[in-house]
Amino acid sequence: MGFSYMPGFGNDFETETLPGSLPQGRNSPQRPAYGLYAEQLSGSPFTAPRGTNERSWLYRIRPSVKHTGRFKGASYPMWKTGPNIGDHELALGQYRWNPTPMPSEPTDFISGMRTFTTAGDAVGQSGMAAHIYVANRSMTDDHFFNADGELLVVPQVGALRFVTEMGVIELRPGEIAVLPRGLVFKVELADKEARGYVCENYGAKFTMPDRGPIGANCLANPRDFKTPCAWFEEKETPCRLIVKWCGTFHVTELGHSPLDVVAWHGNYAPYKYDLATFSPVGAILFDHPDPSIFTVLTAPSGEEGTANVDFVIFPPRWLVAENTFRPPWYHRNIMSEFMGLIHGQYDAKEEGFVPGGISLHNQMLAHGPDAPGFDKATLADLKPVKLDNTMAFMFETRFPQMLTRYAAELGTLQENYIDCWADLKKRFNGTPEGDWS
Ligand SMILES: O=C(O)Cc1cc(O)ccc1O
Ligand SMILES: [Fe+2]
Repeated sequence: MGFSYMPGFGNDFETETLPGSLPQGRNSPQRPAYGLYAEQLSGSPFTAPRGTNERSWLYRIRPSVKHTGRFKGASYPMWKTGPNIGDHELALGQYRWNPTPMPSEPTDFISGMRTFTTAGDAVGQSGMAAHIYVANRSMTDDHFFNADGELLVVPQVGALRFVTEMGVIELRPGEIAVLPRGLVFKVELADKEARGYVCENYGAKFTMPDRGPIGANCLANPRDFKTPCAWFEEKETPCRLIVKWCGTFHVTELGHSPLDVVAWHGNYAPYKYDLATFSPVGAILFDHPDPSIFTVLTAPSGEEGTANVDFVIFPPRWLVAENTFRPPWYHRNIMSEFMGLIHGQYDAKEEGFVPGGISLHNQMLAHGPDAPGFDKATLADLKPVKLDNTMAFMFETRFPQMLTRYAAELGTLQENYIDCWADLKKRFNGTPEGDWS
């Protein structure tokens, strides 16, 4: 079954599954149609300025407060939250991991969440965590919401179905989804197993970056963001709701499905985006621009130009720059860079950085192309070249990223990663020509 979506970023959407189920001209009628309960879901303080004020009105079979059980503690020990004191190793070093193995035991999207880094402080509502999820089971009667932040999901293996209280998002590798803080959902697998990356953003919501002199088009275009139309189920059997709250997990029981929103309107909603619709803009004569030109979404920190976290992609594109070292330059960055590869090869590291893998170049730690990449780029015939069949991405945050003990001790950690720079030769020989042999 195909699900429907509404185009646009941050629009004031409205959607109903039954004719007349969405009140018109008011939010809270005395007796909503179909005997529904009206409920507001606030994503910003009531008084936030108009540009960042986000809320939706949900018309549902039962209000969310009706759960039969009290909250009890639940345990998801692999999902960590910043500041992850006492668990992390010093995150000093350039790190790279091979793909996280698929689990053999039954694992759903929530129990399959493995935290690699945390940055900042969830309670202070700044910073982020970077996770890998691995899963081989759909959630059926379990549902989840995260009070600690929104979740940006980047599938790498396997299609997923996010059945949320505001509608259904089908997601495959090459697309991303954003699930707002507090949204109730469950995840079904469309394939046997699934793996991907998650950025848990503790701070202000992701938004589209300003384009500045680029103008009104290109990069991500608002119409390519898709928000699901309302969808509900009337399931009167026991269900559970799992909650992540200040880094702790809780569970309560319900006698019915919480996915019972018959109609909704508002601008606080989940969405998906197909990375293939990103129109890259780059250097068309010389030099390698900063990767900020490939920002799909940015979560501001309150300090202008300094993101809590940027979501940046490295999509297929033409390289045309003349007399230019075309791959990324060597650099040291105040922001910290968590990178993943969805498919293909990344031009700065053709070997070793594999789909499903991770690299971590933390605040101020030097990195750049490996020795073979440097040699290839310095000797290349600089005709126009299409970088094709590739999709890497970066979660780039203003905060240092602390490794979890899990990530530090994982067997997939490449012990020899820094050796990829060992063969960078001294080219300086006192002559203006240098030694490029
Ligand atoms: O380190 C990386 O590979 C990511 C990156 C890419 C780029 O083109 C410029 C800077 C940068 O950090
Ligand atoms: Fe970098």
